[in-house]
Amino acid sequence: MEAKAALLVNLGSPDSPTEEDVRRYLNEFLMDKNVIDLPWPLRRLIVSLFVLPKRPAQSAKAYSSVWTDEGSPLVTICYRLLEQVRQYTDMPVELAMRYGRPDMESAIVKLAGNPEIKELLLFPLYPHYAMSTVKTVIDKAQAIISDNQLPISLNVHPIFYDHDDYIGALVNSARPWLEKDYDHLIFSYHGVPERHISKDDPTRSHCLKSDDCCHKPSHAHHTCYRHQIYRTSASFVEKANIPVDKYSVAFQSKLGRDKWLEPSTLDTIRQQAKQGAKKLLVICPAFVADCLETLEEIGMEAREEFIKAGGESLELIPCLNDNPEWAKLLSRWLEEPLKA
Ligand SMILES: C=CC1=C(C)c2cc3[nH]c(cc4nc(cc5[nH]c(cc1n2)c(C)c5CCC(=O)O)C(CCC(=O)O)=C4C)c(C)c3C=C
Ligand SMILES: [Fe+2]
Ligand SMILES: [Fe+2]
Repeated sequence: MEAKAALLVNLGSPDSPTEEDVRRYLNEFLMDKNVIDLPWPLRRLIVSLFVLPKRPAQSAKAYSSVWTDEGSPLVTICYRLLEQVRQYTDMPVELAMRYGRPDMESAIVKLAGNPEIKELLLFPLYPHYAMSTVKTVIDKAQAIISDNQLPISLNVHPIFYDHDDYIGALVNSARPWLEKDYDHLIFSYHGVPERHISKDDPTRSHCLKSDDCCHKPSHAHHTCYRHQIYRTSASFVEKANIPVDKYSVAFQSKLGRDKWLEPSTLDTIRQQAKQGAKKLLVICPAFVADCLETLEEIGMEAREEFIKAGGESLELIPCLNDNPEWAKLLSRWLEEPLKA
């Protein structure tokens, strides 16, 4: 039998929370054509004129507020997950980040350096498809294999936003928070520009063409981030027995002037406070590991907004991180990948 290796990939963080390192990281990230999907000269202009002058200082401050002695929470947690996964499988498994370090090229070249390895299973650590997450990881892996003329085939693990075992692990890990007294649960997903969803619509005539498109059957849902996040939320509340009026779905982290998916998490939080909610829970299933966007944007910034708007407490439900049920599930999927 031909031997297989696996590579887990997440988004990545700057090397440190200094303005200089954050600038380098933001430049690499935002110059990716799958993230800011404009022709190179326009992308270069926007990143140089509108992002790099001010954002690195703001983001460095935010990163400093969550940075630990071990480094970036996202990278540290992913390493802990990798250690757990390795306990459950004999396959060679490595971790890489799409931007920054540990980098994808070193990891893929290392795995392919073992002459027994004929197949690389790429596992993007995202439950949902987006061009700015899954597609860019696949594009990068293909380019690395081709540029280095590596003698391995590439297999990509499918997304798993609605898989019963994933939803089960998510509900079980959230249970200690769900068992407490709370008024409302917000599912806060990283947003994307609406244009990204329309661009990826294989039918060219379904996504965002009507308000309820995500609830009508369509082949387009394979690449529709909004459909997939609705499915994750619906499956979660069904399993956790949460009534429809006790939860909302919202989108965070908007950047720039384009139209992004709505409603925004901050608007939803303010609205909840206005309607009298005192105790809010927020869960962020677009992320499998806690990171800047959960710990700072929700755990600090959104919490402050909720209290300012009259709320009493906002609790962030941790991501799956290195939860043993999740680590076991992941190692099972590495050995027996789901069918697309
Ligand atoms: C056009 C901009 C962006 C798109 C589209 C986008 C999509 C997207 N991102 C994640 C996951 C993460 N994003 C993180 C940070 C982050 N994201 C953007 C911009 C876009 N993301 C920026 C500029 C940043 C950096 C921080 C900042 O300056 O605000 C992170 C956290 C990284 C960390 O180090 O902790 C994650 C994770 C998803 C899942 C997604 C689309 C679905
Ligand atoms: Fe992002
Ligand atoms: Fe849709």
